[in-house]
Amino acid sequence: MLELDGLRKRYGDRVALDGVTFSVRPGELYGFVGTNGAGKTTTMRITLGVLEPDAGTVRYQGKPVDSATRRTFGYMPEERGLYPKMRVGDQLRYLAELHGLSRGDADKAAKYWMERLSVAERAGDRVEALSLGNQQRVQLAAALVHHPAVLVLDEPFSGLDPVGVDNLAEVLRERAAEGVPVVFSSHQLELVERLCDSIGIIYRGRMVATGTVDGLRASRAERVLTVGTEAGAGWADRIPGVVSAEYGADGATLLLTPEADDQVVLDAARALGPVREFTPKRASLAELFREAVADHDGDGDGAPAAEPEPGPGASASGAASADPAASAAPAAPTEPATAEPAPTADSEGPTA
Ligand SMILES: Nc1ncnc2c1ncn2[C@@H]1O[C@H](COP(=O)(O)OP(=O)(O)OP(=O)(O)O)[C@@H](O)[C@H]1O
Repeated sequence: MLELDGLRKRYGDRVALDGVTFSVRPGELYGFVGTNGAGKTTTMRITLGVLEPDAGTVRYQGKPVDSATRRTFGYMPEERGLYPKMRVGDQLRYLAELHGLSRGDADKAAKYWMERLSVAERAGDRVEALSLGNQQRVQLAAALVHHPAVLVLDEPFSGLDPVGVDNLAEVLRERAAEGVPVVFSSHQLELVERLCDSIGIIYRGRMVATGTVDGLRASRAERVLTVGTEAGAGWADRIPGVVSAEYGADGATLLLTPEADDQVVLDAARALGPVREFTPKRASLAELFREAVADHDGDGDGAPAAEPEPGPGASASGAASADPAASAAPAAPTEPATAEPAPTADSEGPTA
C-alpha cells in the first residue's frame, strides 16, 4: 500500500499542501483530481522524492519511502522531459538499465513497451522528431519500462488521441490487476470516473473528498429523484425529506435529503395515480467534483476560486488546462523522465 500522510508544503508565503492524506491499495486505480493549482503535481513530486515536504510522510508497505524504494516506482512527471536528442529505443533501454535491469532485460522491456504503446516504428528516431502525442507515449513507456512496483503518473492521458487513451487505460487496468497501486492525475473527469476504483479530490492543498465514486455519491448532501406522475403541482411538498420540488407536465423533479425514504415518496405518488417513472439521478463525477469544491470554497459563491497568479520565483512548469473537465496540452520536454543523472553517451542531455 502507498500511503501519503499529512503532507505539507509551502512555497514562500503560499501554502501548496495543507495536510494531504490518502492511500492507494495494491491493485487500486486511484484518480487524483483537482482544480488548477490545487496541489496535485506538488503531491506527486513529493511522493517521488523530487521535492521535500515541510511535514508529513510517504510510506510504502508500511515503511517511509527512501531513494532505493523510489527506484522501484514508475513516475511520469508533469513537466515531461525526455532526452530530445536520444533515440527512442536507446532512451528506454537506458532508463530501464538505470533502474537496475540487465542489458538483455532492458532491451526486451523497451521493445515490449514500444509495441504496447504503438511507437515501435519510431524506435530509431530521435525523440525531438516525434509528434507531441508520440513523445507522450514514449514518456509513458519510460515510466513503465522497469516493471515498477508503484505507478505515479501526472496527467498521463493529456495529449493522447482516443486510441492512445484506450490503450493507456488498458495498460493501467492491467498493471493494477497485477497488484500495482496506480495513482494518476487528470482533468478528464469522465475518464477518471470510468476507470478508477477510488478518487481523491484536492482543492487548495486539502483533500476535500476521497473514496469510491459510489461512496462519494452516497455521502452527498442531497439526492435527485425524477417521478413521472400526473398528480398535480404541490403533491410532494409536504413529504418528509423533500427539500424542493419542480413540477412539469410529465411529473416532478425532487431534491431529497440523504436520509429521506424514497419509498415514502413512491407511496405518496401512487396514492394519487399511476407512476410511470421513478428514477434516482446518479451524480456524475463532474457534479460531485463541483459540489465538493463549492462546499470548501471560502467565498461562498459556490464557484471554484480562481488560482492566484504565481509569485516571484514560481515555477512555470504548472502550465495545464484551465478547466477541470478539459484535458491539458502536454508541455515540451525539458527534463529527464526520472530524477536520475543525465546520460553521457549519444545525447546532449535534456535541454534547459
Ligand atoms: N516552484 C514553485 N514555486 C512557487 N509556487 C509554486 C511552485 N510550484 C507550485 N507552486 C504553487 O503551488 C500550488 C500547487 O501547484 P501544483 O502545480 O501542485 O498544482 P496542480 O494541482 O498540479 O495544478 P495543475 O492542475 O494546474 O497542474 C499552486 O498555487 C502553484 O502556483
